[in-house]
Amino acid sequence: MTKEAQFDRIIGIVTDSIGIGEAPDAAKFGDEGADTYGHINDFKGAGWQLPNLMKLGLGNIRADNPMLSLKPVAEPTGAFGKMAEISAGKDSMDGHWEMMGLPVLEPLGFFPHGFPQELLDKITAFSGRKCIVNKPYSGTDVIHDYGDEQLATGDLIIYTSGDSVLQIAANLAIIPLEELYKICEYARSLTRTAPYHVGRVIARPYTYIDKDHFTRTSDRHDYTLLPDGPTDLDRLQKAGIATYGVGKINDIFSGQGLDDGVHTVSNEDGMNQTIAQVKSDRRGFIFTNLVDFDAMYGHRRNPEGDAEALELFDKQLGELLSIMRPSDLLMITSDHGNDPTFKGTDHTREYVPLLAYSPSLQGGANLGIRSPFCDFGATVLDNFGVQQGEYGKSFLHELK
Ligand SMILES: O=P(O)(O)O[C@H]1O[C@H](CO)[C@@H](O)[C@H]1O
Ligand SMILES: [Mn+2]
Ligand SMILES: [Mn+2]
Repeated sequence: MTKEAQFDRIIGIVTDSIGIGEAPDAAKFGDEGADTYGHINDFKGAGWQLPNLMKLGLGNIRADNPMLSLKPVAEPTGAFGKMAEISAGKDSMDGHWEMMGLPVLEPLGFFPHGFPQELLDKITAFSGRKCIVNKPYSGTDVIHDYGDEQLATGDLIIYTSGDSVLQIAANLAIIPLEELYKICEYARSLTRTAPYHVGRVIARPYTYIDKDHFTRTSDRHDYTLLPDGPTDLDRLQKAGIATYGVGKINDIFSGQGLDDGVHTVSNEDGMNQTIAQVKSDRRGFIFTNLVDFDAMYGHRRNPEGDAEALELFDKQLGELLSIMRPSDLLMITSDHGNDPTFKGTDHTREYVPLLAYSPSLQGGANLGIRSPFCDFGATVLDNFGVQQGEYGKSFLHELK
């Protein structure tokens, strides 16, 4: 370390998929008009409030194009702004890696018509199981439509989406979790490089009664690529700053650059785990991903569910704010949009919100529009006096 850290601890929270309006390049993705926060607010109507987020300055981010009732406040206690992504894709890996200084500039492999038969044949030879479906699908619809067939045949349900993902859904009574993980690891080993270069292989276990009664379990596992260069997590780790991942963070970075962490079963659990860390003596960087917004509501196009999840997050945020010390900095952002009122079931290319708060700051700094997302990680590095990589500009000195 080259200087004394301004904050002992930085807590970074990613509200997975909660965007704040179409990004400048939304048209390239067919996502003009997407607005996760704004449209959830429209759906809930004029009385809807998220008191703790609003106090920090959530509404102030959109002072130029105010949301229905998530309005700017006169004296926000946090710094506020929004960020635009430069990565070629709009998936979680793109968003998180870019936040940590490594934009994914080469588009990853994308299979809108399904994966080549050759790949499926290898998976079948390895697993002894036939592969069915093999096209873009909603992960709950695919179980509804093919769960009975899997129950009868033991075939593997393979599907993809608008992202660079190969997902394998498995009824746990037919394909035990260990077997599913092994098959996914094998699929991962086949798809790291061209011609596949798939961003993520995702194990999707579920329990099944019938096509209208099934539950996807929290044993979901994401197998990403190894970051192809150092991320800010590696830079922190190398400098001796502790790094801790909560929720999906460890999966997203394949564990690289993370000292330690914890898997979670829900957003609520993720916030409780974060709060427990903040109550402890831990120092360094705590990095939390809250995935329910995305997996349970955004892709399901369920604005009511998303709204309730935001209300719960806001409530738990209140608890977190109340226990933070003057030497803590909290930064809240998202990795991409997933407007639950938009067409289709995919992520949406949006700005992501940026809020920063510490009890030792006066608040009210307008951080404006930041791009790329790398400014987030650059700020963490700057705080701990760690030299940054090629991308990103710290906003540490803009906090007041
Ligand atoms: O529809 P489900 O299975 O939730 O899958 C979604 O989750 C993936 C990862 O976010 C996305 O690419 C999309 O396919
Ligand atoms: Mn995501
Ligand atoms: Mn998603």
